[in-house]
Amino acid sequence: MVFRKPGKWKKKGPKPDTRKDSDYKATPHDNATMKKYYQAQHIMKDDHDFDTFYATLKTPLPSTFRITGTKNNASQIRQFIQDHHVAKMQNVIVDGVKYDPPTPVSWYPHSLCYQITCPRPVLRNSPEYSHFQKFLVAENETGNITRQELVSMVPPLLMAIEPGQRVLDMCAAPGSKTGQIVEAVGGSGLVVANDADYKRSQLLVHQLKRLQSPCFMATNHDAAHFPNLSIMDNGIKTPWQFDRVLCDVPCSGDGTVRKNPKVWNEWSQGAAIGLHTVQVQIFLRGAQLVKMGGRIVYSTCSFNPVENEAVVAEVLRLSNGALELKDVSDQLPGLIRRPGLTTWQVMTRENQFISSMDDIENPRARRKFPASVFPPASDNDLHLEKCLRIYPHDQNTGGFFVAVFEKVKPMTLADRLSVEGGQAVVDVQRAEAEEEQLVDSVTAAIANLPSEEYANETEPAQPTSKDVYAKKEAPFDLMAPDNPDLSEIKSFYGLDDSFPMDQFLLRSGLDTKNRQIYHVSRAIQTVLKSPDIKRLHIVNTGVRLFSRQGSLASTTECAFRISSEGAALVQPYLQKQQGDRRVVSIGLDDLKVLLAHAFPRLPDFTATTQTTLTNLAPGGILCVVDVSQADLPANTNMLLPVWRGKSSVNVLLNKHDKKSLCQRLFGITPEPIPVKAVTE
Ligand SMILES: C[S@@+](CC[C@H](N)C(=O)[O-])C[C@H]1O[C@@H](n2cnc3c(N)ncnc32)[C@H](O)[C@@H]1O
Repeated sequence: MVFRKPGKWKKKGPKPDTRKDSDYKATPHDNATMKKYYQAQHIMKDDHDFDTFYATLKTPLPSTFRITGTKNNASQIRQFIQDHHVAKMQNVIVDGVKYDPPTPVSWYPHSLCYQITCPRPVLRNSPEYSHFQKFLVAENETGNITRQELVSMVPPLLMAIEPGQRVLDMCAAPGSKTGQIVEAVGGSGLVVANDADYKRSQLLVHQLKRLQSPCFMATNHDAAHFPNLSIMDNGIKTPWQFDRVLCDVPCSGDGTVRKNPKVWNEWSQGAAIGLHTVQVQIFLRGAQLVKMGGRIVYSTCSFNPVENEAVVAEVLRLSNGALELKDVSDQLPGLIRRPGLTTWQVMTRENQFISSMDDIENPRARRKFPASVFPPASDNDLHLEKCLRIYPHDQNTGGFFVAVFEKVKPMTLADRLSVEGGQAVVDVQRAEAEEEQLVDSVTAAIANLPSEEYANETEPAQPTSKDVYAKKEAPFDLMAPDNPDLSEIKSFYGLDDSFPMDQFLLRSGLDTKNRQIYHVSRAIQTVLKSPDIKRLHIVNTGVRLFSRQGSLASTTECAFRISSEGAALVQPYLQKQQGDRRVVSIGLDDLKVLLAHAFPRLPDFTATTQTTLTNLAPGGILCVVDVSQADLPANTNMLLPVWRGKSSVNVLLNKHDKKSLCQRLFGITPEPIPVKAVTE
């Protein structure tokens, strides 16, 4: 296992699920208008099917998690779960009832996803399950597993992402799907995760930190107006486009009712009507930004055709043949999906069914009603049945809608340039004006923006101008490759010549004493070098690799230490030159000293490690820990940054992470650091 810096979600990030079963029961589980609306849509085969569907909505959702990481690592973790947990959970009986162990989800690739159907109180009251819960929390923190709602895993899987691809996630917060995308593109790809809500985009950054990817960038734009950029591709100015785009748009969210019972009280048709226009605009902009031949996936967690098939039909119409709705019935075999609707009923906010705009008598109300929510007169060309509807009662999940598209004809200037080839001298402004015109024309064509009342009902709230790029971030400026800090680091740590000196960011002034240096992938570097970079509102990018502690400058040749989140990225460059001079291999005995002792000194370590450490000048080192003997789910070496001081040797983990690792591996709590030692 490569040790990653455990997240601190308990303190700052998304809160753990603290809902009690009693909270769930307290909410009335019915909504007559919602029931009437969906009965009228004929979304089910017959009355019995509808009754099962509706009854399932009233039951709590099972929890699910997926195993992350590289395939090798992931299969080791899966085996560990099977051997150390599932095998011991075959006979869990609580209050006379037998409960199933966690089971792999049949349709999830390589069985790397598990579903837990046993109810919450059992999780607490069964020793086997509570042991397993602790394991899940620890592995979630290290990034080895991710808790995520099962149906939410479907859109990224249907994007069919290949390693190295460039992907735009248009409405990304809190980032569950972005995590899957980052894993799928691997080290050579690019993932831009955008959200219009600044606070939510911070949440996304926090979530993604666990994955420590230098290929990740978070941005803060209204997705409908995501900016055009040109980037230099082999010396040629080229419009920035993506191989894959995900539009997981804001929606009314009634598909989440099993985990979010508030929906029962809050459901109204106004929410869906109010979101339709923004959904069309975001999807259309996403379609513009995908490359020719690229794939775009549109998804919502709503059952409502107004937010689903009506949006798809409108964008297919506006894209004028450029997009093709794909039949993905051969993907994810085993996942039960039902075809998209080809016709549906439209209901007003006053709960009246209408068949055309003419049925709205009040001219003011008519102006505010989006005409494109009505079903197409004929579906012959659209083939809306190729969309996927995922229903809770088919496989004990939440509800989801997904539609997959390919760009088959040019839609924008960028597309035409890519098709026509030649020396592309792009007039970004012209391209943007043309594209904006189409996105803005959506409001004109619909001729009726959602009323303020409708907009106020939507959940999550539509961003205001204040949300979009509310804060000014420290700059994301690339460092010059001959920056003296980088040269100092390279020479002290003995980094080889492949160390990418031109892929670093310094987000503070050069003369700040405590400087942090961040690493970005080649693809992100290309974006940061774009002549139009000022148009992009970046919230976060780069993995912190080195931190300088000014107070140590007089005690060492190099005051930069390797950060725990960057250890795995630095390691390949440390190994190849100068006899691994800042790398020390240690075993579990030495690791225990590092973690449990308040102030480890050289004589505390094993004889071999003592000798190695004695021969090293003070400064940062990277410890490679052989954890094959530890009771861990994956036995790849663990990497830990360490500071070799004049007389002591300290692991560079914060107090919380050090304690959690020490308890996990050795079942003990680290000694508190004596005040005297801190002063020394
Ligand atoms: C359904 S959630 C996305 C969930 C996310 N894809 C995930 O898997 O974790 C919709 C997101 O869209 C954001 N949003 C709303 N309006 C937006 C807009 N105009 N542009 C971009 N993001 C928007 C919301 O802040 C919210 O985070």
